[in-house]
Amino acid sequence: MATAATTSAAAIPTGGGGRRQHPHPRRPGLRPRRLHRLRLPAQAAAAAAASSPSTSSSSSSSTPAEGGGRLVAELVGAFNELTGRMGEGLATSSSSRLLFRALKLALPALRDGDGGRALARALAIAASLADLQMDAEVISAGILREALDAGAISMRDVKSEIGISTAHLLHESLRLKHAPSKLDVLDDESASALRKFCLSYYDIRAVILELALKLDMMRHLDCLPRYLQRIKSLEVLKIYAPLAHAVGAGNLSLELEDLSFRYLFPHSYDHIDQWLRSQETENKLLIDSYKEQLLQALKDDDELSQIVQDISIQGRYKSRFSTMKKLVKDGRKPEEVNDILALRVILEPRCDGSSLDWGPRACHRTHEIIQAMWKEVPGRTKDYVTRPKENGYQSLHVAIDVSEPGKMRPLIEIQIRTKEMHKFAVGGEASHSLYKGGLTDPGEAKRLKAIMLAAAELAAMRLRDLPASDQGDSNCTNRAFCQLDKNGDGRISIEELTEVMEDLGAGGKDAKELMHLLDANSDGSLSSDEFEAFQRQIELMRSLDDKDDRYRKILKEKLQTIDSAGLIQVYRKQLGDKLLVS
Ligand SMILES: Nc1nc2c(ncn2[C@@H]2O[C@H](COP(=O)(O)OP(=O)(O)OP(=O)(O)O)[C@@H](O)[C@H]2O)c(=O)[nH]1
Ligand SMILES: Nc1ncnc2c1ncn2[C@@H]1O[C@H](COP(=O)(O)OP(=O)(O)OP(=O)(O)O)[C@@H](O)[C@H]1O
Ligand SMILES: [Ca+2]
Ligand SMILES: [Ca+2]
Repeated sequence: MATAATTSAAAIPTGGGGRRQHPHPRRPGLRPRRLHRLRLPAQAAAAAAASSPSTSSSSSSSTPAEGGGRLVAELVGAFNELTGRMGEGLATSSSSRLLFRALKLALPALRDGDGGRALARALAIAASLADLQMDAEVISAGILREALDAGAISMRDVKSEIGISTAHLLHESLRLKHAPSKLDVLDDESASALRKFCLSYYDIRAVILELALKLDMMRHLDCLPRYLQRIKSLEVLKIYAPLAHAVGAGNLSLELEDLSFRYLFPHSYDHIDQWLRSQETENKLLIDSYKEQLLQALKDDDELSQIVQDISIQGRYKSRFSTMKKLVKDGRKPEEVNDILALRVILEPRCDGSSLDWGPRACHRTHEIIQAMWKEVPGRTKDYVTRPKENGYQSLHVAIDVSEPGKMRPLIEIQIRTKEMHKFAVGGEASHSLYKGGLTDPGEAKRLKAIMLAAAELAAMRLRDLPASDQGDSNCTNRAFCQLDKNGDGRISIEELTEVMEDLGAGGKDAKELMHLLDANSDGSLSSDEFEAFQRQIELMRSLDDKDDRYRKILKEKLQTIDSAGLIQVYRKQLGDKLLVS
């Protein structure tokens, strides 16, 4: 029995975490207005966005205001990003409080770790978990795990400051960390046994936390020695990527597979990578364009509109690892991998119950519309709607040829199915995790799903907003503001600001300076408008950073392409020759 299902109501965190509450009346009186005030929040936010180790928090070159502003801006920026990524239902006010506390504990503990990279990594892990729609307990454990590993915080801190549920998840994930070392040889059989063991004996949410940690590790594998890169990659490929598949984290699994493929078989990876990359931009545009055209045509069709109430289309470009597996499976040539470009139409029949075969009719009508629009490839159509596969899988598959005279293109695979059929293909006995994720027993997949749902429900119960909540922020429109406005009077007082800055390791003087910078009307406290102006600056600085990151990646790729085309070598050689001559 997985521990997730046994997590009891006794584990419900009591909230507050022993935080101090200051009684603080609003400060009367106006202070003299200063020049430059409106420019200064940008300085604080800019300092906050600067994540390089050299500009790290308490660097002696930064003014107290920059240092203090940086701390709060870092906290608010990270908090906004995480709550923004969480699903609407998940970002309750109890969740917000939990995340805010976790960030306040992690930020000072991690800021200087690993040359300044530790904090960025903890936040990236938390972001992956938020993207996977994990709840605030799992995300807070993701934020704190790095600090715990580094010894910057203790389990006791987590229990008292954050809550018992987050501590339990961290405890489980630490146990899981050592699971692969139980195996002497990582062959298929023992890897499969270990995966089953993980899914049966550990909290399933801790397994997902571990997967996010593995993804982060794989994204930074370059800094490890070669032999460790290989060991880690093998572990990920055999254990964690299939585990990710089994728990339904498909995209995470694809990225884990591709990264381990790259380190385990660098030459094969390069080969496939170059081939897929050379057509990637063009092909992705092609998928988008065909997706749009098809959606429009389906929506415009009167016959289809009468039987379906909703149509959606997903597009996908095949991953490196999945392509490689297809090539080696039966020795086919790259041009014979027929699902590099793929679309999936999901139809929701109208539910007036008058005709049970509306689902199949909708699929077949969609097929006819596709046949009228594009060239169907003979012999590649499979109608698993009329004749389901033995495992119950239903879907209608066609391939279309979109080549033009003088321009060869890969085929596009189109899968057509109803919402019901899709649910079965994703989570039922024909599930993708059974099809690809290394689980072989349908009962096991069902049990796994039930455990995950039970764990999610328990967490949702712990994190739900109580109607009679005395915290006063359940109707909060600006979540970050409400975390700082502890007494809920609609203003952030100097005492409230001081408290959060002290938690972050800055002093009262920094809080005064920051208040001075942000308090535009000089009434001694921050209104939500004043705070929002600060948040806008933070967002602006963060987006500049993101852009810089994107440009750097593009430039690096371009330079690499030039390099592999030999241009740089030619240039170097010519330069070298010239230098020799002179
Ligand atoms: N979830 C799920 N998906 C399936 C199953 N069978 C097929 N699919 C999906 O359908 C796609 C195409 O399957 P088929 O039409 O049977 O074609 P195939 O012979 O496997 O095609 P190629 O490998 O491209 O030659 C697969 O790549 C999967 O995406 C199944 O049992 N479960
Ligand atoms: N035609 C399609 N349209 C949209 N998504 C698809 C399509 N086919 C597969 N996918 C999805 O793409 C993801 C990656 O699948 P992947 O390409 O690795 O395998 P596959 O195509 O399902 O199987 P195989 O490699 O055996 O053909 C999965 O989530 C899968 O459901
Ligand atoms: Ca207040
Ligand atoms: Ca003010």
